[in-house]
Amino acid sequence: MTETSGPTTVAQDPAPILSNVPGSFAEGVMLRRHPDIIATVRRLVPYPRAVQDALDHLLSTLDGAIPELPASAVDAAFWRESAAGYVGRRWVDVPFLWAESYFYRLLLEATGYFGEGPWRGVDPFAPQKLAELDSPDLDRDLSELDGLVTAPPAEGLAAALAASLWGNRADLGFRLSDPSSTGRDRVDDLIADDSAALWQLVEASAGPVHLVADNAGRELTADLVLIDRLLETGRTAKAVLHLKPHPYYVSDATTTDLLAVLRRLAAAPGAAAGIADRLQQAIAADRLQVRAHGFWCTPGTFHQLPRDLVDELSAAVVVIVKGDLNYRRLVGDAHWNPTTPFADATGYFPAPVAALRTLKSDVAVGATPDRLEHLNATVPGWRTDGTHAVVHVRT
Ligand SMILES: O=P(O)(O)OC[C@H]1O[C@](O)(CO)[C@@H](O)[C@@H]1O
Repeated sequence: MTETSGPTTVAQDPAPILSNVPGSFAEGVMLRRHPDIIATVRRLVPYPRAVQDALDHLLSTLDGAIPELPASAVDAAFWRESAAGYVGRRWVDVPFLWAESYFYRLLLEATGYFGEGPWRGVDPFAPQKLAELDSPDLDRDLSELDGLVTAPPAEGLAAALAASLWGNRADLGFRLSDPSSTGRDRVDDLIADDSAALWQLVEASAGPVHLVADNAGRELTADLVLIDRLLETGRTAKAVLHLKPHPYYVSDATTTDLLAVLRRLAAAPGAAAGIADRLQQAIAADRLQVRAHGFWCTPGTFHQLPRDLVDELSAAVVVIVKGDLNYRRLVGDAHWNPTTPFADATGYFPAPVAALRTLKSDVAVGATPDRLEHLNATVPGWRTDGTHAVVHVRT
């Protein structure tokens, strides 16, 4: 974020989004979506009494004060520092981005994900992720792959990019609180489309393309198809896929989820199996490298990228950043004027960056004044209802 020198031209950082505005989207997430998520986890995973009690305890804090992560937690030191000044305050009074991230960390703690017992490493969201992999919607997506791989390269790439973009609206946390969203897939309303700049970047150099993944299931499937197309058409010689090192927001993709998608593709008829085969060979040959850096599961914005990630991302031809949460972390989860140019909000990022996002939370940049006026007048929920999307590129 920016600060310019001079007596009269100090650009203020926009204020962070909190959840304490009555009726706001963020308030709804904190007060309704999070309890729903706890209830769904309890319903779908047969946790023992002690875990159910711990989940109930977490639930009981949500309309009150933020609790501490137990000192015995593996990452207690990190969170003690991160939560300084927040523990004991109302969830809704601290930055929304931080509060959501901490909620998911406490949820994993309650389920024993990092503990020594039998629930260690058990993804509380696995039933929902697996159900999505079994869905007829995904069968339909996969049946469209035959046409995609035989299309002329530029067309196949454009179709894969669109699938990766709109695949982002399929995320499970979103569907949980907005079931009608299931019937609204691919409502193609792009607020900004800089995809030509993305293709120019990848055509100018065979250097690595990085993709910072968001959700498992259908979205990750589409992301992998995009990666396959980039490799197969020679647009890039190497791709790097960044996953989460452990479960995070409801459907965030981990390495386990990657393997599940590869299995699903391999077992499907038609072109899907060929894609799985090529991707597996690419992983074996290091042409597709998988990373799972701990930073991706922290509440910081990308302004706080650690040195090793900065060094690696700096060499990218482009970093494709997927989804709403990553977008919030990229530009800063703040009350931006929506007409702020994307390049201004991301100038600090260490490489050219492309954001593929369907809008599922309030933060917005990169809209033209005309478009903004029209959206505000015609689609009151455009920032949060998942019907609109952006392809933003900063070269
Ligand atoms: O899966 P995505 O696209 O990152 O969306 C996650 C979004 O879901 C929410 O957790 C709730 O809608 C948002 O606050 C968050 O940004």
